[in-house]
Amino acid sequence: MEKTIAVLPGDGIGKEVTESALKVLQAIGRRYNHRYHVNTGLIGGDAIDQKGHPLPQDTIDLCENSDAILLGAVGGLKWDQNPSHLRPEKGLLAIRKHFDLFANLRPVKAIPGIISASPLKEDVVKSVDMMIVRELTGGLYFGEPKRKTDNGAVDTLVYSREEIERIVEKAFELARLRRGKVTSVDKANVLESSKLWREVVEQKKLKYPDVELDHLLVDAAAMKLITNPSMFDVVVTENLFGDILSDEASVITGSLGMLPSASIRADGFGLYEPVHGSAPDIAGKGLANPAAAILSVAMMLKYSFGMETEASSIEEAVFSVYEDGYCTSDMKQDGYRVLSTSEFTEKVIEELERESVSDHILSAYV
Ligand SMILES: NC(=O)c1ccc[n+]([C@@H]2O[C@H](COP(=O)([O-])OP(=O)(O)OC[C@H]3O[C@@H](n4cnc5c(N)ncnc54)[C@H](O)[C@@H]3O)[C@@H](O)[C@H]2O)c1
Ligand SMILES: CC(C)[C@H](C(=O)O)[C@@H](O)C(=O)O
Ligand SMILES: [Mg+2]
Repeated sequence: MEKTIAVLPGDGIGKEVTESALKVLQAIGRRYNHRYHVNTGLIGGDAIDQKGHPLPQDTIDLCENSDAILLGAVGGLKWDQNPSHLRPEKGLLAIRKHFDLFANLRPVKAIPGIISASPLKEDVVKSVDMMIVRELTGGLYFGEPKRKTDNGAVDTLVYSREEIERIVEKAFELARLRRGKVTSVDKANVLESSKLWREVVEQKKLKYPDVELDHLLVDAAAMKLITNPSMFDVVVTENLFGDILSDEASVITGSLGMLPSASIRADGFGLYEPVHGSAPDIAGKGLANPAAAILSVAMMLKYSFGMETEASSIEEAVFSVYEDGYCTSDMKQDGYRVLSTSEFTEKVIEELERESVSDHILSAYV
């Protein structure tokens, strides 16, 4: 199969982890005889510096002409004092909105080979396997009015019924393919938008009698994520709650550097990126954990290209590296050897090549 991918490395460790992700993508291409054509574009701080805009038109064109988008991360101290429209993060919000990428899937799984990296007890985290479904193109991020003056500031939390319906439907559909449970997270004891959210969830539930549903207020959900994370299967929530809860949930794995994500449009077109940011504190030092970016490639193969076997190969290869006793410094544990970003990536590729050799041996016998 041939696919064209728009690659937007962005800023800070975004560049480093994207390089890793692309090496793994090419290794998968070699193993399964696919051709992945990669076209690189600017987004975020670099785009502001070089083109005067966080999401230049030629980057949009590049993405329009691709089968999927792979993104690193944006942001950095250099641009933190810029006016709102010239902030790197604006580029990220704009690309999500432009492509109508309303469904943000953020899987959180305990990593069997390195459970001890979590600061939580092994018994609490060992069977965690949840999918956070975050609404990505509405809510406080985009609502108008939005402005700041010297004496005050306003952000607007607005949702239409339709916007809620489509994300909730996505969550119920995903639950059917998983363990059949949806937890909807809101703040319906205070917010009008959450009252509508809960009403829509209850209405949608009628279409999915086979799916179990519960509701949690976001403050309690934040607590349960740490005390009883294995109670969750699919978690569906609005934009800002999903942003916060997913960083919190990364603690279950041991590091924010472990969480991949997919941001998907109704027709399946998607943007894939790690949940983490540009990490200015470790950028340029070879310390970044590339697992989230590599696993984002796996999500791209699965959700945009239907390449489930290839996606599983990547996931297995990453997990095997931990089982073999290697990790990056964010996951540092007694008994594990700490590798740099590029060394870790090479180990993942070695695993993929090893799996490939055993496939050949196996097929010689079948
Ligand atoms: N999707 C994105 O592009 C995205 C997401 C979050 C934050 N940001 C931006 O990134 C910049 C930094 O934000 P922040 O520091 O709050 O969040 P961050 O996610 O960049 O980093 C938070 C902490 O996690 C660590 N970390 C993150 N990813 C890691 C990885 N792969 N390996 C090892 N450690 C990792 C960092 O070193 C840091 O200590 C800001 O400009 C912010 O707006 C961008
Ligand atoms: C950088 C920022 C705009 C972004 C968000 O809040 O959505 C990030 O935190 C994320 O989780 O992707
Ligand atoms: Mg975030």
